[in-house]
Amino acid sequence: MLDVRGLKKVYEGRQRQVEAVRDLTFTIESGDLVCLVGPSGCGKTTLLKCMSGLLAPTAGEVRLDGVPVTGPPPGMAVVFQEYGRSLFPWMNVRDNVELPLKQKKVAKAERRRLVDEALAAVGLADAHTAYPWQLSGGMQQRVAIARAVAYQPKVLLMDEPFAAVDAQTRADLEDLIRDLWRKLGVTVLFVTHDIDEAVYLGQKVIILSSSPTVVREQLTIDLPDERDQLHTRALPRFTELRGHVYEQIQAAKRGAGTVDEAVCAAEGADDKAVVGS
Ligand SMILES: Nc1ncnc2c1ncn2[C@@H]1O[C@H](COP(=O)(O)OP(=O)(O)OP(=O)(O)O)[C@@H](O)[C@H]1O
Repeated sequence: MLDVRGLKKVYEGRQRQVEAVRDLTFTIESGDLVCLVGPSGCGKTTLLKCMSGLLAPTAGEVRLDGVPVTGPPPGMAVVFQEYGRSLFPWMNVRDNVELPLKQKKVAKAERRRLVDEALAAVGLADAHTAYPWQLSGGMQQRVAIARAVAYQPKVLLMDEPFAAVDAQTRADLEDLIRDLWRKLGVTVLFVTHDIDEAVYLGQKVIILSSSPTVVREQLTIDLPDERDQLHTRALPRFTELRGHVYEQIQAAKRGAGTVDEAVCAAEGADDKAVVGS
């Protein structure tokens, strides 16, 4: 459904060039919940901006249902890390959530239903008339999630959406995302620097190398579909998976190659493509 092919992004400054993303290729199937992790500064945000059509890649392309993404595509919603800047402070919660639906020209009665449902789903049924600045950080992020959900996207991209909320709220929001994903059947790409969060949330984890970035490994998370904070995180398999991701990220930081790369190098093969299991 979402295809990233040979994506490269070089930021051109007056003084210097930064090659943020070198060569990224991967596919996200319809209905997948995929987490993306990588060392700090490896280009996760850059990748997401390219995928959502907010930034033009230097080379390569992103396709959504076979159609090249050249601007923000209809059917895609993005939740950013900085909830403080993603809500309009002069609009109350209801109006913030409703705005994209007006732009989508959804009829008034249907808008009302979608906003009510989305706010109830994120536990904010009582906060319709509050303004963002009257809410806690976790509540503001819930509003941003409600706005994305009410839009009924086919694809939801999330860029470290819980980085600025406390641990307890974060755990609640993680469960909320899995709940919404299961109920709505939406395709989710979730960027995080938190390894535990990636393993807990994802059906698949894509591990990126250090900048300039390539895909280091695509790991299937073979944990049961029913997950909860207490039991899933206590499973021996959870510990194994998180240990594996941790090792991969440490190796990425050191700039070490994968086992596959070592085999390629030994065989004299092209050392550019790096894909794991
Ligand atoms: N607008 C810009 N102009 C120039 N360089 C940029 C710009 N935005 C990002 N970069 C550089 O591109 C690289 C990747 O940045 P990006 O923010 O995409 O990484 P990230 O993985 O999201 O980082 P973090 O994990 O710290 O949030 C970094 O070296 C960064 O300095």
